[in-house]
Amino acid sequence: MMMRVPEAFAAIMATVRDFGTETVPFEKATGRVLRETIYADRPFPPFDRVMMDGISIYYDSYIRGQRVFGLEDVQAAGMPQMQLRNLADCMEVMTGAVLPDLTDTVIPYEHLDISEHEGFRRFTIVKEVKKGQFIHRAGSDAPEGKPLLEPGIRLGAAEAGVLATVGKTQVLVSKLPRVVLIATGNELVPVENKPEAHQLRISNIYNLAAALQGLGIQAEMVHLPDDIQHLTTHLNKLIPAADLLICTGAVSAGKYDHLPEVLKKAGMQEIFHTVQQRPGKPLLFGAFQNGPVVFALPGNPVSGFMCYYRYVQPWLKACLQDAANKPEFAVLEEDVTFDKPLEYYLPVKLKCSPEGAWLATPAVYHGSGDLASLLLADAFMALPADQDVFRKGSSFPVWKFR
Ligand SMILES: Nc1nc2c(c(=O)[nH]1)N[C@H]1C(S)=C(S)[C@@H](COP(=O)(O)OP(=O)(O)OC[C@H]3O[C@@H](n4cnc5c(N)ncnc54)[C@H](O)[C@@H]3O)O[C@H]1N2
Ligand code: MOO
Ligand SMILES: [Mg+2]
Repeated sequence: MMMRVPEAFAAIMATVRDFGTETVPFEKATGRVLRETIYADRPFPPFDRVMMDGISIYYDSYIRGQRVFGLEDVQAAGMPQMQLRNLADCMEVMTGAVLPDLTDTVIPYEHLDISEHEGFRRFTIVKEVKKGQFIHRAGSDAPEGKPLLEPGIRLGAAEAGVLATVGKTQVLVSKLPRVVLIATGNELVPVENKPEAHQLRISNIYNLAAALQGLGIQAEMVHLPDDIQHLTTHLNKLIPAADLLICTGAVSAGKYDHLPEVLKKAGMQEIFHTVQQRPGKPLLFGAFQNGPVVFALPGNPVSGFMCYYRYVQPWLKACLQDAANKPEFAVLEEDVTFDKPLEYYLPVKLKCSPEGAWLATPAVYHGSGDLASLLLADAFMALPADQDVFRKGSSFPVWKFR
């Protein structure tokens, strides 16, 4: 059944499922989707923290006119809090130290003249001082118990530091699905082979495997010939061991495009076959009862790649409960005409304008067989089916692949 893009997408999203959760060591959690709330276990920072190397004083002494301070002791980072005994003295303090008790103002070395008097160091203030300066107050960034990370966040570098600082050594994340990538085609040879004149190296499943790695997924990769018997035998083995099957090729009108028939015979319920779009029109989508969901992507390399970013990745992100799962928008930089009643996925190069908007220039592109054109593009821009002329300056959704 031929579908329009919005209905095809809705039908895909209706099959979203939860693969569950698992607990992993936080160092291994980068790139995974968080499934619990992470709270501040202590105030951020946990104590009044000295922000500059220098001295700390009791401000009232300064306001009464005192400018020269004798040294009482040194408070370094890692030392329990000390106390100033004589309010007319100062403590030498280091960045990261606890602010000594009975001091309330920090003066960096750069604002001091340092001299020696009878074997004792003395500090003379040479710059105006404000009460409370250079103190990072306890709890000023976050109070104890504040939720810092919410479920649905994909854990990155910034999150790794926060997990470490709150002592969250084990984190609950979305479990990853078992994904099998299947390349079909008698013309395909392994990448390490030298192809004959009529052959080519398998490429589609490698760009898809790399894209899946961006979600933390390591897919199993298989190459099958265009032969009903082989396809049937292998698929029957792969289906029970997968949550998601992504096939490429053999879904169009060719004599050797056996995949739709083989998948249906194996028990897949077809949800749709063909979408009103270019590229990617022959896309087949289905599901096995109590078994994997199947995206059978068209074989032309740009078609499969585009369908991955337009359909497969949003489906996977929704399954993983990734909160960041919406296309962005960009402004078209040139007039584009496309007069077929199909949604057109235009490969575009993106750049950011000085005003901070994404600008999209159509990439040089020779059609959906032009694998190398992807090197010149950053995203697919979706130009709707019910329009023929797309004007420079108009904004459309973009599915980014960089
Ligand atoms: N009579 C019609 N012919 C075609 C139609 C149509 O509607 N009517 N649709 C065209 C469109 S659109 C596409 S896209 C392709 C889709 O074809 P298939 O999904 O059946 O894919 P194949 O026939 O197996 O291969 C197409 C093309 O892609 C190359 N390919 C396939 N897999 C790989 C791979 N893993 N790595 C590299 N290259 C791959 C393959 O060699 C072919 O050149 O059909 C049109 N035809
Ligand atoms: O999906 Mo096909 O790529 O329109 O060429
Ligand atoms: Mg074909």
